[in-house]
Amino acid sequence: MHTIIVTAAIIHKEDKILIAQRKKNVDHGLKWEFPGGKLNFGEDPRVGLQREIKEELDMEIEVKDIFEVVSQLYGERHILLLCYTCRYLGQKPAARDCQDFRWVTPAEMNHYDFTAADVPVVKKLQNFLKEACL
Ligand SMILES: Nc1nc2c([nH]c(=O)n2[C@H]2C[C@H](O)[C@@H](COP(=O)(O)OP(=O)(O)OP(=O)(O)O)O2)c(=O)[nH]1
Repeated sequence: MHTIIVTAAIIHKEDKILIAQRKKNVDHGLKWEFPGGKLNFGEDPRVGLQREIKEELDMEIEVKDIFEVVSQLYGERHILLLCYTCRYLGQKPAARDCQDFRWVTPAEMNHYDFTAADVPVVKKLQNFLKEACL
């Protein structure tokens, strides 16, 4: 048993964030998530995240700061999810290795069925927005 390190991108365009739906026949099939994927052995997390976004959405991004780290047990699997804020560079995403994608506000995320690991990330994004509006 070992820990799988996964990177995920919080890519924002104005007040919206890009979320992706997992393909049907993979683990957590059809759940929504922040796009990204598993880190290769020895890979720098920011470089790995750029690689995953290119593979999944055919898009370039600039990876900025760590936003949240989530430790999640899925049965026998332990995932350490590194979520980074990312700068959108203007390219249109394409659903290369995902079922679908959407640009949504943090409030709209309540209407999507996210993976368990993403629930605290969604909450943190929503709280950020609330504080910014005060
Ligand atoms: N990318 C991503 N994965 C997440 C999130 N939340 C979450 O629980 N996961 C889990 C789902 C998977 O078990 C794992 C990521 O694996 P993956 O299958 O998407 O990674 P990958 O694209 O590198 O896959 P592959 O090369 O093995 O096909 O992390 C999230 O927000 N983004």
